[in-house]
Amino acid sequence: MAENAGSTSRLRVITTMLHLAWQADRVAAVLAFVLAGLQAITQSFYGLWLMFIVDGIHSGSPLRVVVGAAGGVISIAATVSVAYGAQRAQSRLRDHTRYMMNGQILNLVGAAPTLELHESPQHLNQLDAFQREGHQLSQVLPRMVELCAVTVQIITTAVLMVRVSPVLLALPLFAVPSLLVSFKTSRIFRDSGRRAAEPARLAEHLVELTATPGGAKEVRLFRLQAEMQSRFQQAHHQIRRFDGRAQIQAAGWSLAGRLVFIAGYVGSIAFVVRQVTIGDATVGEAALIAVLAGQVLGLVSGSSEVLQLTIRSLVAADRFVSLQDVFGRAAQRGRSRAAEPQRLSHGISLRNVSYRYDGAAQPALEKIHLDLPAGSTVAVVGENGAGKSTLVKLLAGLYSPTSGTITIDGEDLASVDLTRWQDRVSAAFQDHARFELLAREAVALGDIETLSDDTSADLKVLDALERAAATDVLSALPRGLDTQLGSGWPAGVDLSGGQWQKLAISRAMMRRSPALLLLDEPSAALDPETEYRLFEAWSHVAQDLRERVGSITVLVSHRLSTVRMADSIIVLQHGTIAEHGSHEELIHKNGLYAELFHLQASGYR
Ligand SMILES: Nc1ncnc2c1ncn2[C@@H]1O[C@H](COP(=O)(O)OP(=O)(O)OP(=O)(O)O)[C@@H](O)[C@H]1O
Repeated sequence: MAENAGSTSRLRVITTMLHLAWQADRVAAVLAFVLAGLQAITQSFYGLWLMFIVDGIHSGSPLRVVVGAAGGVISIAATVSVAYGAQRAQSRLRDHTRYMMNGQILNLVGAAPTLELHESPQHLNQLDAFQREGHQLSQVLPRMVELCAVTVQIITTAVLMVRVSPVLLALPLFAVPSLLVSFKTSRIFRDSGRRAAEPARLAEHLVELTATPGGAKEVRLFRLQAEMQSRFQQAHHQIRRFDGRAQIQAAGWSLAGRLVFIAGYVGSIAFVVRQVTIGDATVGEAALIAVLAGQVLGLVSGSSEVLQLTIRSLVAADRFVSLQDVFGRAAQRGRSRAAEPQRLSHGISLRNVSYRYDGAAQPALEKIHLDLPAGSTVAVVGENGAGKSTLVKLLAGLYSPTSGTITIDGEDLASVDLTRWQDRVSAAFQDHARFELLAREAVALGDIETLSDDTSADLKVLDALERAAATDVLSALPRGLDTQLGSGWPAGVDLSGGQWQKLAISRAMMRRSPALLLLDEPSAALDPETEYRLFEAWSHVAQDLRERVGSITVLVSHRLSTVRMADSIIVLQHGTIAEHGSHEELIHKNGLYAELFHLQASGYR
């Protein structure tokens, strides 16, 4: 079920990011690295030109002075112009790769055929951290470019230092502890980020509850403002505590690393001064070393900083690559297997099917043994939490059974191409999506190909509205099918809960030949009369579908007056089938269904 979104090898993360940069914008990728490298080289040459000038003055050679001055001017001019180009290339590369990464995640998350990853707290945290670390992620490539520039500068500086004395090469060794500390501190920040992911998600959820219309109603009515505020503060306090602790630990380690370098720096300056006094180095070389040693100091603090930031951004990139892996594997699971049957001849069978949610103590469904014959209409009833929606999602291939098998005309659903099976399923859910698009689009999404067909789209949408007994929604829309839905958009209109639900049912009616139609309490917000009209309208089409493709309709409803129209009724209780039969059979049996039916009937008297 839940797979581990663990860490990937750093080398793979780096190569993935470089590949992504190449795909996103080749020109900017090449320019960013080349220009940053050039900038590093031109900067390192400042000391060399100074050496020419000082030695020229000291030895009375105007030519050396002129060469030094000209070189210095050219170096500065080149640094400034190259820096501008490098910055532009980096920001273009950053934007393009960021869009590409978001697009890839959207694609992968949407392509996973089951919902298990979406509901696993571990992966929710990973997805959430991916969103929150947007800034870090956008910095991955600029950091890598910067690191590359720092490396070039270190090499150039080392070459110039060797020119004076190889002993000076020991100076960068004193920087090693500083660099090692970078790895340690990045680990500290990564761990703290992981610990903070859950309270951060809670804090965002609380803000969303208070700010969105759905939650805001209850927050006001039940006077929950103070409670929300206090829980938000607690979550934030926790995040700050994790972060504060990480900052203090990281600062301690960094300070220790820098003290070691400062000792080496003081030592090398003393060494060069001694070389000049004994005549083993020129005054110009002393000036060169003074500049280079200063640069090394900047380079070391800079490079450890850059390394830390690079590692931090690579942690975000690691999450991206792990998510890519996990969702990619999930998407793959649904593909390249047996094709789903085009026409149902026998139907769907469940054998010993159990399903337990990740981390749940009890299974939501246990040992379900059931046959849904082709062409039948099956109603599922039962108290809240009995397992009705879980059964519906198993049939749609949105969950895979924890044990047992589901077969479609004898073919195990586990070996059927899930995405293609889902192409043959249509569904309307109680917790349906509210697509804030044009009304036409909100319905046509039920059969996405309709949207690309300008000539027949409206006819198909109107037909779906008709079959969903939802044409009255259209008459309430000021621009008909061209009305923008959602009051948050210019000229957008909001709909009532029942009207949104009717559009969701219309969406489910867009597919003309579904093998399986799932209606999971789609009419909970509708009045009984509308619900009755909906099923009456559907039963006309069902007859035709039954003959053409052997479609099965599964209806979950608490309204037993509607349910009685089904060919058979399944009564679920605590995740098992308590009763199964036609309305008449179940009434005759005088069990749980009969009791519920009489109870509801007396309520309407
Ligand atoms: N995502 C989930 N994670 C963990 N447990 C879940 C999840 N969804 C449902 N459950 C649990 O599984 C059991 C069955 O839930 P299900 O939604 O299938 O019931 P239902 O019969 O459709 O209920 P209702 O009539 O309230 O819609 C319940 O005990 C519920 O708490």
